[in-house]
Amino acid sequence: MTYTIDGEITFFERFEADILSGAKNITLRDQSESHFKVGQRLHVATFEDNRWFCDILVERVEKLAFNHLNDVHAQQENMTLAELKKVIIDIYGSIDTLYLIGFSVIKA
Ligand SMILES: CC(=O)Nc1ccn([C@@H]2O[C@H](CO)[C@@H](O)[C@H]2O)c(=O)n1
Repeated sequence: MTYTIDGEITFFERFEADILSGAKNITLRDQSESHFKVGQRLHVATFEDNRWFCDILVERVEKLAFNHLNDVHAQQENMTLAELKKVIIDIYGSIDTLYLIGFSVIKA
């Protein structure tokens, strides 16, 4: 089965296993990565060395206030809510507006 790749996204390597197992099926990004659209198929590589590890299908794109993060989001990240908030602050600093990108792995 062939398909068109519509773009690219990177993840920190430490999330690779959770993405490949399906334990992590959302990511939360800032405005600079708010352009993804439902139905796009993306090439996924590690941030550290730009190594391809899967293709994903974008299933959800939603604007989400940091203050509205909840346990459902954390579960979809395979973390506790406290862990998730810390990860986001470590990456982005203080941030009000996030973009939730929900996905499924279509090739690995
Ligand atoms: C590599 C890069 O450019 N940027 C990011 C930004 C975010 N994330 C992950 O999204 C969730 C919430 O932010 C958490 O699981 C993060 O670790 C990531 O893996 N890589």
